[in-house]
Amino acid sequence: GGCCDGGPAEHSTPLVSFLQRIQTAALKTLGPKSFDPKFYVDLPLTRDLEITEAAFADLPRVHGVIPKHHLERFIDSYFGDVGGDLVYVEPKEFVPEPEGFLPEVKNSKVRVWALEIHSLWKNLSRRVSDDVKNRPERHTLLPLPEPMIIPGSRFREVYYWDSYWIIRGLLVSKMYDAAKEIVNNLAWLVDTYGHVLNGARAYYVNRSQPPLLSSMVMEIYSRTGDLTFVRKSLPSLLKEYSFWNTEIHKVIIRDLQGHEHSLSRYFAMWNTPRPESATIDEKSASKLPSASDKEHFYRQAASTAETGWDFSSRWMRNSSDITTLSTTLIIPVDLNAYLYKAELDIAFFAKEIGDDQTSESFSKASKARQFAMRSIFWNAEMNQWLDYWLSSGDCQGVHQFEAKNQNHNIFASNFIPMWNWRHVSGVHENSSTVERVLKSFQVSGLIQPAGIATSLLNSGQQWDYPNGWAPIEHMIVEGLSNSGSRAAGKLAEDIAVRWIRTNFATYNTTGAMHEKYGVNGCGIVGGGGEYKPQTGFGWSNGVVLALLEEFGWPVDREIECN
Ligand SMILES: OC[C@H]1O[C@H](O[C@H]2O[C@H](CO)[C@@H](O)[C@H](O)[C@H]2O)[C@H](O)[C@@H](O)[C@@H]1O
Repeated sequence: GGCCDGGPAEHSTPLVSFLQRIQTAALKTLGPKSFDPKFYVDLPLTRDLEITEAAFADLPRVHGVIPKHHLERFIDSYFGDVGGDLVYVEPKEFVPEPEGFLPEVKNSKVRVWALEIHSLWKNLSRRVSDDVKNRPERHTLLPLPEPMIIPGSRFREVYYWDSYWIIRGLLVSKMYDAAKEIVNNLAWLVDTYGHVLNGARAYYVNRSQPPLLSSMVMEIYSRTGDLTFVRKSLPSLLKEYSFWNTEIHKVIIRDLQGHEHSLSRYFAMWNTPRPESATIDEKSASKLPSASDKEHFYRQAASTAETGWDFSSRWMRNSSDITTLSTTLIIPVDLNAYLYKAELDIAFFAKEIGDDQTSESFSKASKARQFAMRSIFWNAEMNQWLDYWLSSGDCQGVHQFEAKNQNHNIFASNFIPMWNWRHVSGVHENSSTVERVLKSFQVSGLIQPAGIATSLLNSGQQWDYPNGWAPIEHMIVEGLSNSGSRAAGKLAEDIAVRWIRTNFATYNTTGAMHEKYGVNGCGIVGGGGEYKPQTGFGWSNGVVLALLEEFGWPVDREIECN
């Protein structure tokens, strides 16, 4: 409980609610073994909702359970194929070997593999079908205007933060239009809903994901110099910025010197089960005594999905009890590092297009956020930035900082502010801070044989030890490598090499790129969490290409695990 239970909640759509009822019924019929609840909320209708609902109501039930063949026949006759509302589209700029592709990758095995990863953009390229545009009420898929690249497998639609690393890879592949199209789709979501959704589905309207839209625009601009694209994207960036810095997302904390700081948190506009995982959330909530406890848990589950780190001991009071998720009480280091970068990016873009007033106000905001992060997150004994937990019961008004409310557990997110060194290196951080953070990172325990672990605790959740995730590897490696410290640069390359090797090894044994890896050894894929590990995979492909571009691969460097 606590006063954070309140807050806005979006309404579900009639289609999502109905598909959720089918999901519940299907679990009863099929049982939990290899059951994926998301499948049901992705089903596209082939007839009107009322007709389909009537047919569903008419299905026979034995002790409340629909017999398997009746359920299967119903799904076959009233729905299209899952994923059928996204149609394959040939990416128009794709060529098997782009001119000037990864010139520093000299080792032939690695080069062949990199070209295979490059060719995976073809598998992951989609546009929404005409039926989605003509009859949006029959689809949970949203009618995005332009082609897109999806993560893969059960993630059939565009995801917000995945798109940043997909774009990084597309830029290596010289597919500039494909990268811009993704941003245009996300900007369309901002214009339509006021924020970038977690993913392009009606059931993701209630939340966003780590805000990296300005970073996408920045990468594209720095490669293409396309100022028209920047000018067109800026209004969406400004609108998104206000989503993250007002109302429920904004928290004021007074530090020990009496300065008041404004920081941001994740907070989903939802207090019922996540539709794509409703059967799972309902089961978790079943042991909770009251309706308000359940509502509280549902809001925390959706808010955690908004963090991108779903799920992790990072958000839990008790790492073995998912109902202790407390995400809306946590002021996260990484979210604020992304927003700090967004402020710098927007200040830069505004200046480029001659809007000095906006530029100045955002550069002021970035300084304020930097001061806030130093005051609230920085821990001078640990030499890391720590998440700050609001003490429960005082969710309104100004919070008084207390040192004991920093979370002292070690997570990879404690080092995400290093990513910004790339953009402000030498300006805001002095070299002694760099050296101290570097030391603390080196002894953190996070650096493992095959990359950076998400945390030190094996909770069974997917955003914990021993899993390593491409986005985290990439941001930390980029931060280290641009810190100006030689030692940090060497460490960055060392981590990149281990990560690339494990991606290569598992690609050879499984024939696929994976959404996450087990970094406790070379050649291990990731596990844990609430769904079957997925392949494809957008951000992993993007990060391998980006790291190969940055570090190259000499002829005589082994690619095999050693
Ligand atoms: O269906 C469960 C959850 O799946 C998504 O989260 C995971 O996959 C995303 C796509 O690769 C990724 O962005 C996220 O970091 C992963 O944890 C989805 O984003 C969640 O909202 C959803 O509940």
